Amino acid sequence: MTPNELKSLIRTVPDFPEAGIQFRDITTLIGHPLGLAATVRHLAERAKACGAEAIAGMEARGFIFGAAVAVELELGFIPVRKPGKLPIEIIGIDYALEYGTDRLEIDPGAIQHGQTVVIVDDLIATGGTALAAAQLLRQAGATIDDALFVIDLPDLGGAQRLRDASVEVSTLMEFEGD
Ligand SMILES: O=P(O)(O)OC[C@H]1O[C@H](OP(=O)(O)OP(=O)(O)O)[C@H](O)[C@@H]1O
Ligand SMILES: Nc1ncnc2[nH]cnc12
Repeated sequence: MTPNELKSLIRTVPDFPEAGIQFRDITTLIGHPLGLAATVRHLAERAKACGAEAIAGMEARGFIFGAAVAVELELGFIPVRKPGKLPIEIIGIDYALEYGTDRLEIDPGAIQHGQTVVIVDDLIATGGTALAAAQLLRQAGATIDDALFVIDLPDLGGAQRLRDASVEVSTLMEFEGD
């Protein structure tokens, strides 16, 4: 399936989780028999071209795509977690979302110094989540040059924020007007 065909599998839910947000829901994409596999293949091709030595994905939706890309390329997966989940000494960072604030944490021991880690998530909106993940992974010694997303909401400026932080962004589809 092409990225355009995959785009038609995304469900848009107006006013979720709050008024004014057009929620771009991946449930319908990953529920389609070919949707998840085709999406993962597209992302894996790009991750390979980026020279990925490991894949990092953000909890929760980034785990679905990131872990599958890691399997496809036979690479390790680094979970970037929401707070209070990891049982060891962590490093963490607070960040702002399109709606609200949150925190990400990682096990710094999961990264080898200088390792090329490619970030994978379902969607980039303001870029707050991906930027926080990039900062955290870099703090742990990773080389972060690329981040891959299924969906870009270009009007929210996230991809540009990442590029300003020297992270190249690649996405399979865009939804404009959000
Ligand atoms: O570019 P941003 O403005 O940071 O927004 C994008 C992030 O928001 C969503 O995750 P969410 O925090 O809603 O968590 P979830 O994956 O657990 O649903 C999405 O999966 C991205 O990680
Ligand atoms: N508009 C949106 N749709 C789905 N997930 C999101 N995460 C942040 N903004 C979002």
